[in-house]
Amino acid sequence: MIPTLEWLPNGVNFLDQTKLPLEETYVLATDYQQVATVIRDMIVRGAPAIGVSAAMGVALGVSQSKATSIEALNAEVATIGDTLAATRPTAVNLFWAIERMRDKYNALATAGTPIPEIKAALIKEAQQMYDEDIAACKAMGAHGAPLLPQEGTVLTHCNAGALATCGYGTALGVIRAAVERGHKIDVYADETRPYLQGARLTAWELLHDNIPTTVLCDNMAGSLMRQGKIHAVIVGADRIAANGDTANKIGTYSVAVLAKEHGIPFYVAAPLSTIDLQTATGDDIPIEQRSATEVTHSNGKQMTPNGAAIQNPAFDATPAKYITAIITEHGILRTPYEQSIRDMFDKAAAKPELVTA
Ligand SMILES: CSC[C@@H](O)[C@@H](O)C(=O)COP(=O)(O)O
Repeated sequence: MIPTLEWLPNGVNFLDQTKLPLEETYVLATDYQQVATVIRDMIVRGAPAIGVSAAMGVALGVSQSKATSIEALNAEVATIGDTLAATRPTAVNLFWAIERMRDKYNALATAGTPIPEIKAALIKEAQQMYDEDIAACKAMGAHGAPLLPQEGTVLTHCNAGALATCGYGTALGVIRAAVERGHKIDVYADETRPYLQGARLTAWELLHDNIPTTVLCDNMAGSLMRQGKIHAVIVGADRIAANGDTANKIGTYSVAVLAKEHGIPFYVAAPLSTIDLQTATGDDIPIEQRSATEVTHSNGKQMTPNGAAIQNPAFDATPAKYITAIITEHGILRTPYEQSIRDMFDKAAAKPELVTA
């Protein structure tokens, strides 16, 4: 399996996704500030991977603390969490993971646990989140595979694969699971301007697994749909609002509208940690604005005239009405999403075990 990130005795090791597909190199973050930089600079990216990276950042920061009193450690934990939370605003998994680590810390600190034991427990918690993430991806695959065509072409946007998670992937995990179950699937990967997650990352990891992949420019999907060449669409998510509206990489909304116009099913695959019950609708999801140079420059070369105004929102929100189903690790959500989401959280609380095959 592709090693997206890994806890090591001397830090957290990240596959440098800014260098793929041409170079497979690693960046070792040896303190929590470096983990924050790795997330902000998109050396690691993708909602679930960002979440687990932040959890490991908290574990690393606490484990390196020189604090000798719980009061001093409390203050450090707050700073560590705030630093990691300030990296990227849209993927809710980041905030979910930091909160889970803070909750764990607070429970141990309140119970009077000695500091060395707190440190060990936080490292264990982050490693457990890593394992849970892979298990959730596998379970999404098991639930979602039957939705994909037995034979056909599936379009995906951005990278919601092993590289965006701790392994296996959400949307690409469903594709992997379908292929493992004998489906004959060709993948169309939108290039995903401006950061090219589709062209660089999705194509790289699917070809790594021998899954046939064709890279499309972002403006080709409509024409291919009209010709009947796309049979399903599956994407990941950065944050799903309580009503099912879904923020994902910029361009996802256009693909969803096109899919509906052409009668093609449009699926979202995401773990429950991506669903934000505190956010009512897609309009309430904060959308990250990234640097203009991602748009103006390609491989260091300027592509636009000086003076041209630039927009670079990294995500858009797709209204729930365009989404055929949301695939989670606990099962499939369908409209009306507000209700099915609430029911799924109840079901997960009552029966947390995941399907494994
Ligand atoms: C399983 S990852 C789902 C999403 O995080 C993914 O589709 C996406 O939009 C990633 O954006 P990125 O800006 O590369 O972090």
